[in-house]
Amino acid sequence: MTSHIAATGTVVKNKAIIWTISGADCSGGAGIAADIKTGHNLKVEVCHLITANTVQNSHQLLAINAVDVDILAAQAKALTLDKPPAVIKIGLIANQQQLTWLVAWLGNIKQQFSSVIVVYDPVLQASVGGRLSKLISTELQPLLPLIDVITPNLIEATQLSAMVNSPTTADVLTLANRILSLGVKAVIIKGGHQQQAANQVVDCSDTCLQSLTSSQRQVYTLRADKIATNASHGGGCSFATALASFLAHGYLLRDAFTLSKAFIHQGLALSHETECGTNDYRAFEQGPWPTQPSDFPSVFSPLIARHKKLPPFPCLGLKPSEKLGLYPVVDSLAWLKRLLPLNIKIIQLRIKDKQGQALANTIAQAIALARSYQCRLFINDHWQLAMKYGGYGVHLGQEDLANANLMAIARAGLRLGISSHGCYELLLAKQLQPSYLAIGAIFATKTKDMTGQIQGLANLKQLLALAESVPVVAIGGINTEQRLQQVWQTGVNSIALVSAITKAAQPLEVAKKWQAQLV
Ligand SMILES: Cc1ncc(COP(=O)(O)OP(=O)(O)O)c(N)n1
Ligand SMILES: Cc1nc(C(=O)O)sc1CCOP(=O)(O)O
Ligand SMILES: [Mg+2]
Repeated sequence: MTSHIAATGTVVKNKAIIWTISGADCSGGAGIAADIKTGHNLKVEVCHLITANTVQNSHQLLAINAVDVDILAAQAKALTLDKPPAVIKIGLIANQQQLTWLVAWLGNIKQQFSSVIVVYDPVLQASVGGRLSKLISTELQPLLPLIDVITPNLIEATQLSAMVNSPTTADVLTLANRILSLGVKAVIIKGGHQQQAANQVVDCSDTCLQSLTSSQRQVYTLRADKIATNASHGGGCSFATALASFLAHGYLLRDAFTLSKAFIHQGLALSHETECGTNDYRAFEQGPWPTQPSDFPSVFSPLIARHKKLPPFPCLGLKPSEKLGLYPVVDSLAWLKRLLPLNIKIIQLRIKDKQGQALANTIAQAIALARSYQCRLFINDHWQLAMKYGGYGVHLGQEDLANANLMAIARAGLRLGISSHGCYELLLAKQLQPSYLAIGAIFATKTKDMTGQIQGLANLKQLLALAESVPVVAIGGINTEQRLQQVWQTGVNSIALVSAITKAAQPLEVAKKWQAQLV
């Protein structure tokens, strides 16, 4: 969402704009119809350039009818300055002329609007049967370096990867790596086409491989139970358009991927509920912005796989509906000595500038001091020292998790708080059953570089719903009373503050006053 100042002086929010360049399906299930419905439900404005006027029903594809490339060029020209896209979603490319135009035009548009993101759903085959495009996968090669995210299903991924290597069976990650070597920045391989026998639960995993630098690639794998339904026509188009919509709203790829999978799960579950007993292939059911935890996938990662037997971390010992309130995050014993007498319920020692014996001594003293005040002290990062000195809890970030012995922390009876920045990280952290989940950064902050990870209040509310019964701590840029109130009203359990206290002219007065407001 972008904004501009209107003549009246008020800030006007503009809806994010996506373009879809795809075919029309007269049966209303797939293509442009799916794209418009999805974009509308996910609160973006959709401009559509139709590549083909297909004739199809729920049983077969009868004709393609490619649109003249001059019409596409004229539409693109008319819209470029009038409604510039945040994201362009490409679906059906009907023939070689369209492909040639698209390659040249995308090259120009990417120069003109450097932030534009291109999502490509490589529909070559119609789900009702028959070829939708005259193109064969090798002809797509010049297009691929212009694509930010490509969203093939397993069959399409195998066809695309055959450009790099012989089409032998390969695991999903090998396919994804081959596709990235064709020049796209990220690939999401959808696993939903696996066959399902009656009454059998089939795991539907989608894998995203993103190229971060020339030598670094990041994998995200999301799992859900496959839902058996006939109402899936246009599900692939809807997934790619959902991804385009969430990217247009500014979500990171991992979060846009997670939200899109939830959107598809929700739609399939909706149609399942309204299944009318016929075997007809029907349009994918479009739901609203996904918010229900049951629609969200589970995260699969090596970390999660290593921790299948991890017990839940101990809870925080709160009475029903009791809240922790103010959560100061400080970097010295001196700060603990000043703040602990205020009767706060939780505090964190976050030391970044000490090591060796000095660090160990400080942590040992901090643990003893907090215990004498019966305050819940979380030690940031240094989990071995927290365990050694019998601490109450440990706070770890997502990067810290990889190097921590979570089983040892749990067995030692320490509580665990985990940072999260967006729904992917929140779902991952939640699967580890921590004592609390931190969500940040709510606002921009000077205390730590959180570029690209600012959540805002609306996203905080969504994430809070996903946390379900796990207590949530909000952190980041909460440095005015107005922000404190806005965050508190979302229903979080606690608010963590660094600079609002440590950089205040009168820190104890601020801590007392703000603590009194968080009840
Ligand atoms: C309550 C709370 N939330 C988040 C953080 C950040 O932890 P992490 O991501 O590990 O970053 P560092 O604090 O180690 O820089 C936190 N400390 N506390
Ligand atoms: C340490 C830290 N972690 C964050 C996260 O989002 O994980 S934001 C943050 C800085 C919080 O400092 P302040 O209250 O001064 O903005
Ligand atoms: Mg850390």
